[in-house]
Amino acid sequence: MRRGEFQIIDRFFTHDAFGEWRSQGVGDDCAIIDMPGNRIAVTTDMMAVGTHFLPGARPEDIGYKALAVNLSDLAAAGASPRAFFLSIGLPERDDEWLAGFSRGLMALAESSGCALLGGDTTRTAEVGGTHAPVTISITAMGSLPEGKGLTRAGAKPGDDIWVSGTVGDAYAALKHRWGHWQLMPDAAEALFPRMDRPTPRNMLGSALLDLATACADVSDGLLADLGHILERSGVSGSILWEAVPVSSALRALSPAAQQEAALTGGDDYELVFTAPPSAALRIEQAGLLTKTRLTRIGKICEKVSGDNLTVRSQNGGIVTTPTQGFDHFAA
Ligand SMILES: Nc1ncnc2c1ncn2[C@@H]1O[C@H](COP(=O)(O)OP(=O)(O)O)[C@@H](O)[C@H]1O
Ligand SMILES: Cc1ncc(C[n+]2csc(CCOP(=O)(O)OP(=O)(O)O)c2C)c(N)n1
Ligand SMILES: [Mg+2]
Repeated sequence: MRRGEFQIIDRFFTHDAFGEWRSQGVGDDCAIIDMPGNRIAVTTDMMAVGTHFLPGARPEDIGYKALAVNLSDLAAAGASPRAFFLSIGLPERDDEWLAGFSRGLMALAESSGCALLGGDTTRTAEVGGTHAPVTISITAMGSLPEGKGLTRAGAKPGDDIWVSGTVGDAYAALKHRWGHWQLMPDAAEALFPRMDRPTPRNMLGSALLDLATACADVSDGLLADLGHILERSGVSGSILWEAVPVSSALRALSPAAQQEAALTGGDDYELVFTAPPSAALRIEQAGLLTKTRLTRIGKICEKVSGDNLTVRSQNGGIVTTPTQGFDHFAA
């Protein structure tokens, strides 16, 4: 029987083959993959307990969300999830934690047809009496049809701005857990899964391949990620605050808190995208087909100097927020 590091890999990170991309199995220096299809999209995201997950988070949720945020990046490219690599640094061996992590991870892997084809498992050292927290890096790969793929560039003046689902829920849940905001028990219960188990919008992303001109997933916040689209597309844009879809649980908060959460909170893993008005009907159909709420929230215009994104209110005013969104190294 293998011991130590390799026992962890055998027990928690080796699974029967599934999905369309197959390798020779975990155990060699490289995964060698025979891939049908023409293009691949690749993304990587690193996550640490304390930064991306509360220290008391359930290992099942950590495993699920670690993969979900990567699948969300693939969704933003319109790519279908196929394979991923998992690198994990652990301060100590805790089989109960690992079993929960692996269950949550593999539940989403299997339901999305995204196979774990390799990775790396290390112990994080203790330096000066402190251990680095559990740190996870996932690299995910997806397939795209020949010549296709969504990017943040491509938004054109006259395009509509759309967003999927509702935004701000995960942030409100986090603020409640931090004790900064007080949600009613029912509202809190409704919002926790939005923070712990976000739904990557891969079916929607694929359906948008022939419809959207630019797309991003909302990880840092609606304004920040829409801002990336505007910057990479060389355009400006404006959105109407009252059009931004927020859940009924969020509506119980003050208008300022709703704005902070929905516009700048992040952790939503919804898609924000642009498309010409001529595509609107087909986009609505894509929403129905993929059972995803889609809302038109604004318009793209020619690039203006100064702030390139304006949030207007029905009363004619301009909505301002303290930040545009989450920034790991905000001053
Ligand atoms: N350390 C790095 N080395 C190379 N590229 C990076 C690094 N960090 C971020 N990037 C790239 O910078 C861009 C912006 O990163 P990020 O905002 O994290 O994207 P996302 O929200 O899709 O994860 C992405 O294209 C990402 O691949
Ligand atoms: C303990 C804890 N603090 C803060 C957050 C909120 N949060 C952490 S990272 C992040 C933004 C997205 O993470 P990032 O690493 O920037 O992902 P990327 O944009 O690269 O996909 C948010 C909103 C959280 N989920 N948990
Ligand atoms: Mg990133």
